[in-house]
Amino acid sequence: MMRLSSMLVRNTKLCVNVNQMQVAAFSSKAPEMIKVEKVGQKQNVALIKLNRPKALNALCAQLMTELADALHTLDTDKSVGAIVITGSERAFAAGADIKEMTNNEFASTFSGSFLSNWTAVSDVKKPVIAAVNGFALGGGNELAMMCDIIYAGEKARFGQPEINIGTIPGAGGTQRWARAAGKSFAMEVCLTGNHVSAQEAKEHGIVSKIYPADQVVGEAVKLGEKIAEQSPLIVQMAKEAVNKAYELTLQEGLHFERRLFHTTFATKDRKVIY
Ligand SMILES: C=C(C)C(=O)SCCNC(=O)CCNC(=O)[C@H](O)C(C)(C)COP(=O)(O)OP(=O)(O)OC[C@H]1O[C@@H](n2cnc3c(N)ncnc32)[C@H](O)[C@@H]1OP(=O)(O)O
Repeated sequence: MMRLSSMLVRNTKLCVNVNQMQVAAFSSKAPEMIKVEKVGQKQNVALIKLNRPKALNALCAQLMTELADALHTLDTDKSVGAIVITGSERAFAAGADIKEMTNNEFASTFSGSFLSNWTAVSDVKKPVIAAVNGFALGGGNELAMMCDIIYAGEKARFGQPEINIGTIPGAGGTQRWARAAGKSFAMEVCLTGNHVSAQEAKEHGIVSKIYPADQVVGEAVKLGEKIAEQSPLIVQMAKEAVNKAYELTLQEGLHFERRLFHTTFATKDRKVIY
């Protein structure tokens, strides 16, 4: 099936109508809805700031295309050891762009595989840390959960409010909540649309640490710096091994881990002596 991203025409700012679905096509060279910079003492952490403040960083096609392009570029940039994604203090992201979805119909959504291009975020091989302040709702919450680690500000609000607009999570919400927080809490989140506080999200394993709002990004960058000090090859293996815990049976996962562990002995990185 043709992916949404492959339908995008690069280096143009035209909006085109494909199978009744509004698809925006934008330049990958000059992002307008995200800001990307290299930060940290060694400039080895990439900081991506979602930057669509008037719409609370709603994840429209342009923003997601720019984000996917940036992640792809950073994933192959050897000077970058970790990536931090953040929003503003008011909103990490308030979800997929509801206005853009207004005229979507079943046929175009289904045949165009709406939202399938969002997997670009979880395809990144380097560690990705979400630094979440404010609203992380719907697709915004799903975007955070696609990242490897979530640091949250004290007033962060997570949730899947899709039920309030007559739909369900479409970018992993039902699956990732259930795997992280268990069936009961996942059901509550997805069936009510209730917001979840940072503290609750931490209790349920979604968030690893909570900081005052103005410290979250700095702490996430420090974490990125610490990871970036490690061997990139071994970090990639460790990330892949942990992610397999979501895909495989315990026996398969243990076998996969053991084999990757054996593989580390074939690397120069393993020969570091302390
Ligand atoms: C993957 C899927 C299917 C999805 O993600 S579906 C979308 C799931 N997300 C949601 O349902 C959240 C929708 N947003 C809200 O509930 C409220 O905006 C919040 C987040 C609670 C914030 O409320 P408030 O602080 O009162 O701010 P509010 O005035 O509503 O929003 C500010 C602006 O952002 C816009 N906005 C907020 N969320 C948006 C979204 N998901 N899509 C498009 N625009 C959005 C909103 O329309 C408003 O724009 P304008 O001033 O032009 O009217």
